[in-house]
Amino acid sequence: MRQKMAAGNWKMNGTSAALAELETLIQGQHAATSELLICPPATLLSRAAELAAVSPVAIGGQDCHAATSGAHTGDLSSDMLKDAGATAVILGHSERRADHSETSEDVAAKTKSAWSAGLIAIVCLGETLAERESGDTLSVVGNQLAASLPDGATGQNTVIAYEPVWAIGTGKVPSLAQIAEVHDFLRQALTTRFGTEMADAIRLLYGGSVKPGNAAEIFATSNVDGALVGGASLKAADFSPIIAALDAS
Ligand SMILES: O=C[C@H](O)COP(=O)(O)O
Repeated sequence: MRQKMAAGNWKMNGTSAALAELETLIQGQHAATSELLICPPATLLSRAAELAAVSPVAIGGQDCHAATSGAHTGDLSSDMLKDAGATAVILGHSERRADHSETSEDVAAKTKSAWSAGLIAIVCLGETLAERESGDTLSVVGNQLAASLPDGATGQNTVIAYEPVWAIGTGKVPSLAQIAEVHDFLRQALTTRFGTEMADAIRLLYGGSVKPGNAAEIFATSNVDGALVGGASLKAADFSPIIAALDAS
């Protein structure tokens, strides 16, 4: 049985004042049954981890370098994230793939680094609107999955997040049938590669304009084990009802 997961990606949002939202979130989540994760900007990681210690909320990074250390100005290694209190890291987000030209091969190398540091790798996949409209969604996400995920993935070290690029921050959400089609396809692809037992242990999150008003129906969709939430994770008042919907699903 896969534990549900609600992950919040704050992206490049939040200075010290935003930690008050994390405190509010933590105070309301002592009975949560889902696994909860907040990925703040790196500048807040240590303080967020201190606030969230001995709470149901874990803290994660938004990216890491593939190397352990070295001359990579501005980058962070997986060991540094772990040292700052992270237990997970988002990798291969479409914004990183677009803004930093990250390839799936880069993502695979980062994933190995995350695993070696003992972090859960949340590996993101998703098609653009043009790819959706040309009927290429399944081949695109299938290729991304194959190339971004190294051998050695388990339910303990890996979470997959399906995030259609056109649904991120737009208020547009795929139909439930479209979400189910991709999630069922991903589960099957994992089964073919890793076998039924391992594939059944790896959680599949949906991401892209998840809000309190649509969370319950998304969480009732086939093979959706939770969500990777952007904008609605910035305010405890928005994220808390999403968590409640997940707990109830
Ligand atoms: O990582 C989160 C996703 O990009 C979703 O962002 P969003 O909920 O603001 O659409």
